[in-house]
Amino acid sequence: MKKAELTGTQRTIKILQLLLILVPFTLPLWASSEYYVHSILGRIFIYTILVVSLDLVVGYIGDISIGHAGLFAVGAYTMGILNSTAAANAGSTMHIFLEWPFLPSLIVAVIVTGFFGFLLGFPSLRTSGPYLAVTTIAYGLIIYTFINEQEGLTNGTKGIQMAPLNFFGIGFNDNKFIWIVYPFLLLVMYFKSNLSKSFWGRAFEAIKFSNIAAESSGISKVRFKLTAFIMSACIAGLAGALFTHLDSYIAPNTFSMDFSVLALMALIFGGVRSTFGNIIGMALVVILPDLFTWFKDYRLMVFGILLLLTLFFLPNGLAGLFRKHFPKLFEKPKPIFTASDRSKIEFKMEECKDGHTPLDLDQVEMRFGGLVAVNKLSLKVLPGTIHGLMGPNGSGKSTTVNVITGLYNQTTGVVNAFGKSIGKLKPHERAQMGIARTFQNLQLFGDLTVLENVQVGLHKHYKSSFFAVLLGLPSVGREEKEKQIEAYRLLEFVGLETLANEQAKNLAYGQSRRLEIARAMALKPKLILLDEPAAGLTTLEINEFNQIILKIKSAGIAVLLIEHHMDMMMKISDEITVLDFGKKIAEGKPRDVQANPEVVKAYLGAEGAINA
Ligand SMILES: Nc1ncnc2c1ncn2[C@@H]1O[C@H](COP(=O)(O)OP(=O)(O)OP(=O)(O)O)[C@@H](O)[C@H]1O
Repeated sequence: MKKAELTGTQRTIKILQLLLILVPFTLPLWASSEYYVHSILGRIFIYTILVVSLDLVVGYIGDISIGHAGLFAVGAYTMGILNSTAAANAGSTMHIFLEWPFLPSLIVAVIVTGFFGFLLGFPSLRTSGPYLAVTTIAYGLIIYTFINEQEGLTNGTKGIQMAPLNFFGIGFNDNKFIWIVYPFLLLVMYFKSNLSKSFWGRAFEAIKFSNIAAESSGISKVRFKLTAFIMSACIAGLAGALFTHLDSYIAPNTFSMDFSVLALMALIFGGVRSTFGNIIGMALVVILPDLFTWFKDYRLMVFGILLLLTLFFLPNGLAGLFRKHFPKLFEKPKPIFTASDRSKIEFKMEECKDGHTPLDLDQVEMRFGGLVAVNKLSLKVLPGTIHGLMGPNGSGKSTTVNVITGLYNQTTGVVNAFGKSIGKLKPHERAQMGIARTFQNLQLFGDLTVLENVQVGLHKHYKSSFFAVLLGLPSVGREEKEKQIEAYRLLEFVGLETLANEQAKNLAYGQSRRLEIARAMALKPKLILLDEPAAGLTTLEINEFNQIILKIKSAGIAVLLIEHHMDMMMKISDEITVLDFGKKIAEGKPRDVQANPEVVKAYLGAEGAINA
């Protein structure tokens, strides 16, 4: 697969970007102002690392954290306790001075903060929105109070004085501090960029858009959310640890809630999920009070006003504004697939050949309080067949799908898939064993492209390790290209290949429905549950859908099809089960079911009849 050739302008932009990246390395050699280089630029770099860490949680996972000042403090104080010296803190109330060297202290500070991030991640599994935001505030306050009160460990309000930073006899407390901080900022940005372009980044975004759809694509919400929080905390801890040597002094008042709010404002002001936004947002937050000294006392108020204006007029922050006016600067290369690329990779389905029944429900009951939504339902779906599930509105069809996929746990009865009872498995585990689904109410990942949506479905087939992804190893790039082609082949399967690079939110309704099928097929399922895939489609589109579903069947996959369109059901189903008030009232071949008086009664009243 080849990438789009860079135009002359794009090449010039790349060279300028590279030069710009290199400039800060030269500053300690020629810049004379210690205030602007060491103090201001050093601060911007360190705080930007913190904003990058916040972006992982807010921009990618979609959770709000107002507790990151707490994580920053954990990094700073771990560094302070491990790295500071008794001599630098003569007369303080601190008891413990380990006097470790800089680098081991930094590594331990990162690890310790990662552990705190793990603890902060737990509430995010249960709550979201304002409740989670309040939880993170409480978390920040607990840490703030702890460092304030634990005088023996932290020297309380008087703070910790750091010994000068020296390597091989060279001091780094002047402009040379940039040589310590800047490489870490670049490293963190490199990691974040690699992660965001990979299946990990897509998994984060999938969780943000729809937990349910992400889990149904085999993505574990618990694993990915906790990883995002741990990683975010490690980066915040790194920023905190570096911060201790910026002014060679730390005290609790730096880590108050104001600081969390400022970091969040910088992130939103600059624009989430944008390296440029992270830098520019934090740079303005640091520089503005300095340019306008009168502004210092009012900074939270002014930033508050700026934030409101940003939310109203620039929902994607300054980065969004720049992206709109200078698209060439931000353009990502779009994958282009040549015929020869496509011919190299085939998308192979995994047939259900082990002799087990793909789906076997045994006396399954699902109650919601007093309401029996599914009543003692037994049903089998065989390999390479289409099993229709019909019933009037509210008869329990979607609930059945939700029970099979693990979104609901059945009250009684047994759900077997491929010869195993799966009642205790989580939704993503069921997806990983080959049960795919589509949704009655579309659950696409709107900001991702059509191709990326299908790549989310391919998630479980990625083999690269987390660290290989972070480091951007060549094998990761090769795997990504392979998967892009597999996703493209699936788009060909549903007739959406020409829209591969379009954002999913821009698709027409019928196209979105097809994309859901392509994403579900990307799991290489042995059983696929289609919940009203033809709802809202035209007759022509329904006929095209029939062909797609028949092709899925001919690949040996078991299909459970829920539909209200009788024509479609009668034409393509091998077997049909009819529900009414959660209870099975008929089962058999389409013609027999159609003529069944109970079915006729359930649908149209005793006098009616169902027209095929
Ligand atoms: N999470 C829930 N909590 C309480 N009741 C629920 C829940 N989910 C479904 N129900 C109820 O269970 C019954 C069956 O709903 P379900 O959505 O499964 O029906 P359906 O056959 O899929 O209907 P439709 O064709 O309109 O989609 C309905 O009475 C519904 O209100």
